[in-house]
Amino acid sequence: MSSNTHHLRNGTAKTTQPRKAITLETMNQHLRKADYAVRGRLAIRAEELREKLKEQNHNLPFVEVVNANIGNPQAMDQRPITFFRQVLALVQYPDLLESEAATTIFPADARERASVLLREIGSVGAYSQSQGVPYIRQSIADFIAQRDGFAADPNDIYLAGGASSAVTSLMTTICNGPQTAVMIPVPQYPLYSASLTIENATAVPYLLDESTCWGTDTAYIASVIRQTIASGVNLKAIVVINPCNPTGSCLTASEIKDIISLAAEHCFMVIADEVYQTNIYEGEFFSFKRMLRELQRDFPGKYDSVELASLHSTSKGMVGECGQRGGYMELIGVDPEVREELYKLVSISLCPVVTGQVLTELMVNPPKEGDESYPLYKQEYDTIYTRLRERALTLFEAFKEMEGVTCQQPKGAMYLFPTITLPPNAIKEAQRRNEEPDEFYCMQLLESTGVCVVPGSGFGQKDGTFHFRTTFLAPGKEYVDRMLQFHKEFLKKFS
Ligand SMILES: Cc1ncc(COP(=O)(O)O)c(C=O)c1O
Repeated sequence: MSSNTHHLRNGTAKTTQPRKAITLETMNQHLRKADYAVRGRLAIRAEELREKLKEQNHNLPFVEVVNANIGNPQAMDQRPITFFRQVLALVQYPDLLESEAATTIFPADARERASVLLREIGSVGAYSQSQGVPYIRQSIADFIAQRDGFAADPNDIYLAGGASSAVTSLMTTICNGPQTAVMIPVPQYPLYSASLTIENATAVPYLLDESTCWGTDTAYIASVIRQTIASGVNLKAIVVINPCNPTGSCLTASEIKDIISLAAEHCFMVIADEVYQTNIYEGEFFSFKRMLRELQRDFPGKYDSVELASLHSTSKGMVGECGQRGGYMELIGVDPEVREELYKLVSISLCPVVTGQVLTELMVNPPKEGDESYPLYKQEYDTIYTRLRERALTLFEAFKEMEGVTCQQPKGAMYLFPTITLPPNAIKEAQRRNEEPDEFYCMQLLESTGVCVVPGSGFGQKDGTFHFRTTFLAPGKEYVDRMLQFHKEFLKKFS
């Protein structure tokens, strides 16, 4: 940071505070108000502790920091899927395709895929169409049609630099000041509350029901809708995260159809965040698109006007390529003039990262049975899936042993969201420190064990209840044992 130096008449120089055009007071106040707990105070402290561990005499009671605060699989021990990286390597460096080495290093189907993609894209160093490469949009439409059993249109697909970027584009398009209301689940992934705050729109919470494995209660949601409309704001959309971050729950087909019916009745858009659609450990994933098409088929005319945005990403599932920023949004039933405006918005940033688009193509069109790369792909995919499932259960079993902790059976996504009953003395101590009680618990956990989780208050929770969210991506059980030991000591100290 440079400072202003004023030269006085006597030749000496006086340094004053630097003058800044943009200050905390003059900057966008909506951005200042936005919260994003996943990378909040705890995550910052975790980074400080990681730095401290590098010191020889660090005096910390642990030897590693475990980032269980963020669903970032390759920051743990998850390796990328080989076929995906082979194709990415070839599209990044097409000269390799011509080299003799390529035939020994890369299987024929990886070379073939890279050639097809390069033919369709040109260079990954060139801007693509703003909505995404047409060939890749067609691949995504084929995938959706196969998944749902209903046709999909490549013109409805918008590739994006991760689902986050699709969500922010959507919110910018939907929101028209504080009168715009969007219903968001509580608990929720804070991308939604943060982007609504930045847009100066109104987030209307609807509580998920912990007693039914964090399900949606249709009668209750209908009552929130009625109250919202009666309050005079314009209810424009509902966000549904399925499988859910942070709760790990999955919606049933009938829960999804009920939500779509409410959207049809009261005329608001459904934003279906389905980035965890392959992270299903119990039961089945039902897409909103499929449920909508079934309703349209079974009740002709009644659901024709429903507006749906559904999101998918290369960051989650067994792909776990968070850093590559791939994903897409499918828009159904949206007014063509609004779509033109949305198109203008995405074209202002030119196009999503083209290698992220390539990865999205690979995610939706992986090697098939009979292809040279299929056996390795299948083995890698299944290993990641089985490991995630085992880790989820290990953590779940550990939470069952912890006094005052209850946790719903993990069904999907990458997280557990247990309730913690905190002793009154711990709550008093948190209040004395001006911290939320669950934030206090999580900070003590981090300082004692190096395990970084996110307090439930960062996602929203029913008043008077306390939770924390942890991923189950970290390897081993040693960190789980540290959590168990900490919990016992914490209860003893504050009981
Ligand atoms: C529910 C949910 N939606 C969207 C995202 C953002 O994903 P992406 O990396 O695709 O932007 C996340 C990331 O954790 C998430 O949990």
